[in-house]
Amino acid sequence: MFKEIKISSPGKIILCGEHAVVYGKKALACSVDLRTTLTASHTSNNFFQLILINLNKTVEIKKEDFMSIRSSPISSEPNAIINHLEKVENDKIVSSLKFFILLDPDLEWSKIAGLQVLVSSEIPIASGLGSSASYSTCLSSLFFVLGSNRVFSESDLETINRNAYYIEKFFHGNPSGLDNSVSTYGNFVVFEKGQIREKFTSDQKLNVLIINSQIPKQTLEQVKKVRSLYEKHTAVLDSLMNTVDILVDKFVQSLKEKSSLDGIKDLVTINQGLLYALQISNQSLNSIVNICEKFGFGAKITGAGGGGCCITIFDHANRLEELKLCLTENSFLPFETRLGSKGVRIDEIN
Ligand SMILES: Nc1ncnc2c1ncn2[C@@H]1O[C@H](COP(=O)(O)OP(=O)(O)OP(=O)(O)O)[C@@H](O)[C@H]1O
Ligand SMILES: C[C@@](O)(CCO)CC(=O)[O-]
Repeated sequence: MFKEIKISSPGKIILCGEHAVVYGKKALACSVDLRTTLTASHTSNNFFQLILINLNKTVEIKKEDFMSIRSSPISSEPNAIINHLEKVENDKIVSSLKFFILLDPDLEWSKIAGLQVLVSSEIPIASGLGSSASYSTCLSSLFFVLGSNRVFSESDLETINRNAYYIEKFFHGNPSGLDNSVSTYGNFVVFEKGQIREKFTSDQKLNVLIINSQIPKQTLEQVKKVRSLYEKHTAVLDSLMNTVDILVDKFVQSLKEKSSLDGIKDLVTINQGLLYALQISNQSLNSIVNICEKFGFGAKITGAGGGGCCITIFDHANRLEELKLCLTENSFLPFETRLGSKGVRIDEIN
């Protein structure tokens, strides 16, 4: 058993395929170089203490309460645990802990006096960059280590990803599973019909500027809005979604073949046109795209739209500082990061 363990996992952006993925088409997402870090250390105070720095929140469960949660007569089938906790527990963070307590009846809590778990993240929360998935993946990894009493390897990632997905259900109801998959495996992930279709890395050194509109994102609302448009104009939207599916293929091909950035920029601009047609843009997001275009960058919404972030991909810094300044002057928050960082990993153990 470790004295202290440090686990980290990345956030994500969707490069292409948001919304269309809800209709069974492909989506391409990628990890970004922003991570959540979880540090767990054994203590002797008989408490399980979870300190969430970004939320300014601490959750404490006494060891004896831990034991009594475990002895409640609930099946250890994950969906049964989720249904039970959704009825009896309002706090999603507490649910995320209780889920693991109930999931693994063999976990030897009696051997653990106390545990302090500190979570801090570079990923802005609720901006569509997968902060909840990254938290869920770190927590799932910690409980994997506690349950198996060993470090995890590549072949354990499937279990870690599956359990992270269950935690995501507390935060998102019925998520696609894309975010936790990117957080677990890192790099580029193509997702289709609820499953990972392909994972790959790219040698192309691409940078991305994420531009936060600072308008809270409204995933559920935007998904509903697209659904009602779809019901009114099904044939048109079917055709649009099929085009997005082809764009994802082109994107994947460009990344694998290290095509020129010009080609990728075209794909980004076409994708944004289609997202605009889905009516998920708004004045602020349009304004971000226009500012980027003014400085020669192609930009698109990433995620659900209606708020949240846009992205622009680049391989050179020409006019980047001017662009950042202009975005900031217009009350947007730009930050640079790299595409395709590693998935969940143990950074330190002793
Ligand atoms: N660093 C963190 N520490 C603890 N909890 C977190 C952290 N980040 C996210 N969460 C949990 O996830 C919730 C935010 O989830 P939300 O879906 O709104 O944002 P997101 O995951 O950034 O967005 P998206 O899933 O669209 O990418 C928070 O309210 C909190 O409960
Ligand atoms: C809009 C959407 O496609 C992406 C939200 O980040 C919704 C989803 O996939 O669940």
